[in-house]
This record gives sequence, C-alpha cells and structure tokens, in this order.
Amino acid sequence: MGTLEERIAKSETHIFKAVFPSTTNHYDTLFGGTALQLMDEVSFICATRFSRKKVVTISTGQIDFKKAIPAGTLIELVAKVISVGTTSCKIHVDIFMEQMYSELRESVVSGTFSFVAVDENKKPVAILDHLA
Ligand SMILES: CC(=O)SCCNC(=O)CCNC(=O)[C@H](O)C(C)(C)COP(=O)(O)OP(=O)(O)OC[C@H]1O[C@@H](n2cnc3c(N)ncnc32)[C@H](O)[C@@H]1OP(=O)(O)O
Repeated sequence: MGTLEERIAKSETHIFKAVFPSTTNHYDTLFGGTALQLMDEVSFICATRFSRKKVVTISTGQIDFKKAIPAGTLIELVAKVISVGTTSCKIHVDIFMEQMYSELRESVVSGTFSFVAVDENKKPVAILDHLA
C-alpha cells in the first residue's frame, strides 16, 4: 500500500480543460458554478484515488476567485490531499489558467474540499485501512 506520503503523491490529480464558450457567462469568462463543479469533481477523484473507498463531500472551505478566466484559455485543475483524519481527508484544489499561444500561466482559483469515507449503509469508516 506504501507510506502515507507515497499515497498522497500518487493520488495527486490533474484535469485540463479548454474554456469554450459553452462554459462561460455573459462576461465571457468561466461561469463560477462551472468552476466549482470542476473543483468538486477533481477533489472527489483525488479523495477516491487516495482512499480507494466510497467517499462523500462533507464540506467545502473558502473558495477564492482571484482572477476571471476568459474564454479561449486553458485551465488545469490540480487536487492534492493536505490532511488526513480517521474517516476523512481534506483536499486542496488550485485552478491554473494558461494562455493557448504563450507560456503564461497563473493560479486563479483555489479552495479546499473535505470528504468522508462511507460504507454501504452510508456510515463513516476509516479513510485508510493499512499503511506500510
Ligand atoms: C460525491 C458526492 O457527490 S457526495 C454528495 C454530497 N454529500 C453528501 O450527501 C454527504 C451528506 N452527509 C452525510 O451523509 C454525513 O454527514 C456523513 C456520512 C458524511 C458523515 O456522517 P456524520 O455522522 O456526520 O460523521 P461524523 O460526525 O462521524 O464525522 C465524520 C468525519 O467528518 C468530519 N467532519 C464532520 N463535519 C465536518 C465539517 N463540517 N467539515 C469537515 N469535516 C467534518 C469529522 O471530523 C470526521 O472526520 P475524522 O473521522 O477524520 O475525524
């Protein structure tokens, strides 16, 4: 199963998207609700890959929208486990915006999401079984 550090490193999760007009608002920037949905998804995938168990979202921390994300850019979502409890784990998510035709890249949105591992009766269970 590896050490905790190895599991955290191995479960780091990345998703790239192109910001097409179908995902933007009337300001021609990525709709905030779409950004939140993508962050919830990438953090869910990260928590699942970390625990390899059924997990549910229990809470979100503060989400900071530092810059608008214009249509026609690329985004990368990066999710990483930042703390591990008995039945829960907390994931930090960054959205990086990249220009399509230059190397310009910056962090534009960040936040945290917490997940709890649950059994078939939806009751909390250990987030990890064994560590090396
Ligand atoms: C992937 C999806 O779409 S999921 C859909 C959205 N999510 C849901 O529907 C989940 C609904 N919530 C639930 O079913 C329940 O609250 C459960 C099963 C998640 C938790 O059940 P509870 O009996 O409240 O859990 P309990 O009080 O034992 O706490 C479980 C863990 O959550 C942590 N926790 C509880 N509340 C919070 C909170 N507000 N923020 C962060 N962590 C919390 C606890 O500290 C504990 O962690 P630990 O064991 O690592 O110390």
